[in-house]
Amino acid sequence: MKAVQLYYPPEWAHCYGCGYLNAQGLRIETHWHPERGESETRFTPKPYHTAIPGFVYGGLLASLVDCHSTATAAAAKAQAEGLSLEAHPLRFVTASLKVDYLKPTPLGPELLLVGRAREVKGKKVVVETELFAEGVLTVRGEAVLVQIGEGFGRSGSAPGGG
Ligand SMILES: CCCCC/C=C\C/C=C\C/C=C\C/C=C\CCCC(=O)SCCNC(=O)CCNC(=O)[C@H](O)C(C)(C)COP(=O)(O)OP(=O)(O)OC[C@H]1O[C@@H](n2cnc3c(N)ncnc32)[C@H](O)[C@@H]1OP(=O)(O)O
Repeated sequence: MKAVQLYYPPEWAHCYGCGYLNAQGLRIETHWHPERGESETRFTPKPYHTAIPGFVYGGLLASLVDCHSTATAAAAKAQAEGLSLEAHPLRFVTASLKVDYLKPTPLGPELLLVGRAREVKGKKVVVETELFAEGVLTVRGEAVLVQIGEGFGRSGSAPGGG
């Protein structure tokens, strides 16, 4: 299954968190499961992604939730509208991001993020994300994502235009 991010056209693929063209970035890959209406991203932090020894830096966790949410929004919107991302590479930016750190997240294991759209309305999608380390829920996120118009970032047009 092709990751949602790999459908982004090159001009939208420089993001530090999820751009496949950012060699220094996290380059997360999000997979959409239409039958469950859920997205999944797996990411293993590096040893230098440290808060205190043994635990993951919260800013990194917020970045993972952020970019996982933008991809979830694109996939959920595509499904809601019956569109294929291949033909319609939707792209969302983050308007609002809330992150609850429920427990310290251990540094070492692979992390699993699971997302679902709570609301798909016009150009706005609200996404909830849960982040698990070894099956334990450690972070919960909620994000409001707004779709950018086609051509955005290509011609310098205004946010939301299109
Ligand atoms: C760096 C991105 C900058 C933003 C866009 C610029 C360029 C885009 C070009 C290419 C993008 C390519 C790749 C993107 C890369 C990375 C993505 C990863 C995630 C990020 O790293 S991204 C960076 C951080 N991000 C920003 O830098 C956003 C700055 N911001 C804005 O550019 C505008 O603010 C925008 C577009 C968000 C909305 O502007 P707008 O005019 O289109 O929106 P509008 O007012 O029509 O609202 C529509 C519905 O969203 C609701 N809504 C709006 N804002 C809300 C808020 N804060 N809280 C709760 N709800 C909110 C309204 O309530 C309404 O909902 P309802 O319909 O229900 O009333």
